[in-house]
Amino acid sequence: MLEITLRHAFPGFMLNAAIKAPPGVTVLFGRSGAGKTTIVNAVAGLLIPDEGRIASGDWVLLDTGRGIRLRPYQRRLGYIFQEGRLFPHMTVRQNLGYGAWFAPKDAPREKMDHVVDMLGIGPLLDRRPAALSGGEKQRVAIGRALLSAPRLILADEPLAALDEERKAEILPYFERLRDEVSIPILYVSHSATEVARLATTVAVLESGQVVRQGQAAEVLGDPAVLPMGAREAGAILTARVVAHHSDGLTELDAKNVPLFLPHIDRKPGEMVRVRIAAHDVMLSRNRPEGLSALNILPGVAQEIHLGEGPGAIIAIETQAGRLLARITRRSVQALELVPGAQVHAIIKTVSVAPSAIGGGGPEKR
Ligand SMILES: Nc1ncnc2c1ncn2[C@@H]1O[C@H](COP(=O)(O)OP(=O)(O)OP(=O)(O)O)[C@@H](O)[C@H]1O
Repeated sequence: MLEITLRHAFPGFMLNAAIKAPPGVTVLFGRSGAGKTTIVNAVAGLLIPDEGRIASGDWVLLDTGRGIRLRPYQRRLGYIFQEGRLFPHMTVRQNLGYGAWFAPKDAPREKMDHVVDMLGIGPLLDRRPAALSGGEKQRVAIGRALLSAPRLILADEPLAALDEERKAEILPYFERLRDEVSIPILYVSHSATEVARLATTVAVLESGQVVRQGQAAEVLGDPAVLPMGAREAGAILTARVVAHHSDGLTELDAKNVPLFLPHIDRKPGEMVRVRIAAHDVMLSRNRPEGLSALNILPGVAQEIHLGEGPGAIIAIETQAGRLLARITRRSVQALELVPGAQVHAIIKTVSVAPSAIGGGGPEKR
């Protein structure tokens, strides 16, 4: 477990954060100016904080109290930046080899063949970066980071420069990285989809402080946090693919609750994570009859978070997992919703976008 404790003052800004990053992807999530890059820079060794300790067991990168400050090149980190930052004059193969060049000779390392295979970059090995798409460059950058035998991977908004199509192309590779490689990954993001798809752990930052951290499903399902604001709120369900039906629907099993979604490209038996946006969930006190929606989940209302505007976010505990619903305050009153109230959550099948569905993630471990 990587443990990070930092205190650092800039004029008008104070970072005072403690983050625990277990194996998997730990997403640093927060608005612009919350302090994410400052934390990444401190971990990378590009910023020496006023006070701090960054360590994983007996591997200590920084301990200001003991005067330990490893230099950036001593830290054994793999970086994946927004833009791939590949060397333009080198082929893909040479770029990949460059990562391995700096790895200590005795370090346990990923095999080139395995990395090339995992990232699907075999056909690109003899090309130079100018002949790669943005998504391909990013896959090579992931490979180069992995082949440097890092003890930690830092990914600072690695998808931010890509369009939606390219993001969708790269996300599965980050999922594989999370699920197949045992290196902790510290991942900075603004995007709700990325957090929902990738995060094992989420640390939410606000004005230099960690206001909430924990397992992704817990943090994203907490209506008191809503780091993206109420409009972007959504919870994560984990489910197994059961079958693809001839009418274009895929049937999932979420803890013995059937869920129907538009066709998803995963094999029966595979685990998936599904982000259910709060605005796609309606609530009813009685079990609705004669409704076209296929997904009707009985549950119990938990926290009720009233916004400043007309909206409210309700957390509902269902057998399939925790859901969030965004409804009006007026509906909260009309339904007489209070914590403990029995409700039915209605998820409109077609509204779940393919980008909201990702590989199984940490539950598979
Ligand atoms: N070198 C510096 N000198 C003074 N202030 C700084 C410096 N670097 C960052 N800051 C301030 O610290 C705060 C946190 O910045 P930081 O870049 O960590 O935020 P962020 O969460 O990464 O934002 P973004 O998502 O926009 O990249 C901001 O108010 C920023 O202006």
